[in-house]
Amino acid sequence: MSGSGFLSLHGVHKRFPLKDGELHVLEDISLDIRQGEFVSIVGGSGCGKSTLLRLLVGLEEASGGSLRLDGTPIHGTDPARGIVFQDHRLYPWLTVEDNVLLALANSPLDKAERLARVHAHLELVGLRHFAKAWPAQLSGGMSQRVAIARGLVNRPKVLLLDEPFGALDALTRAQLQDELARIWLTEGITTVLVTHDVDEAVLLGDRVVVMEPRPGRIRRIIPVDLPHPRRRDHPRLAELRSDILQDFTRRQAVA
Ligand SMILES: Nc1ncnc2c1ncn2[C@@H]1O[C@H](COP(=O)(O)OP(=O)(O)OP(=O)(O)O)[C@@H](O)[C@H]1O
Repeated sequence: MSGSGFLSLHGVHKRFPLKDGELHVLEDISLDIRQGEFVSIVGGSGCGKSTLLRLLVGLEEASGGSLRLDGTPIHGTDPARGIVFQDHRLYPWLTVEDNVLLALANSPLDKAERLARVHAHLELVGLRHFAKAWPAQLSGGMSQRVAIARGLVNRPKVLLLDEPFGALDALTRAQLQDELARIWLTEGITTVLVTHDVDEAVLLGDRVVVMEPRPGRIRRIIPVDLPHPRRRDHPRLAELRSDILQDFTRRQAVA
């Protein structure tokens, strides 16, 4: 496959060893994510969403199957895959600028180019004037913006987001969702978002992957057939949301 940012998962399994056997967390996950696509992953607690993302980041190795980026097997972390977690993980003893700069530690760019890159990405997330601020001076939403800048500063082919707005209040969360949609449209980067929030999943995703637990599998993949940027109050989003939530409710009733 040519191109840049094409993710391909084929027959992926993940088991964790236990004292008396093993925990089968992911079973037979196959999914192609095209270059520039935005895919949301939702599912109940424990169905393996974060594990799947950790496999894509390269923080865990699959027990079976293959994960590839542009045809190259994924093993270990790589600047081609940027990650943003729920907790911003900023170093409190470094300024905003230095926190983002740290992500370029292995970059071939010289110092001036690195700084220019950092400032461009702080601008992208609306924090141009906060380069010299300390993390303690930032709100939760601002800290997550820095984390997004840090996730993008290496110009990765893929951006992986694990509940990035999960700890934010509803208003900040909505603002950051709009920001993420804008950044994704500007950068055209392949994006995978793990979220508990079905509204967020349908608002942002080109497709929503619905997972089910024990072991974690793909239950359904739902295309969101609306152009971007989207209106939050679009009736089609409400329909899709209700369809996905009914699916969860039905499953819980039979579990
Ligand atoms: N390193 C590990 N060792 C053993 N078990 C693990 C490990 N990491 C995850 N698990 C188990 O794998 C299962 C799936 O966890 P995971 O965090 O991927 O689910 P999730 O769908 O992201 O859940 P949540 O929505 O609650 O964050 C859970 O039962 C978890 O306890």
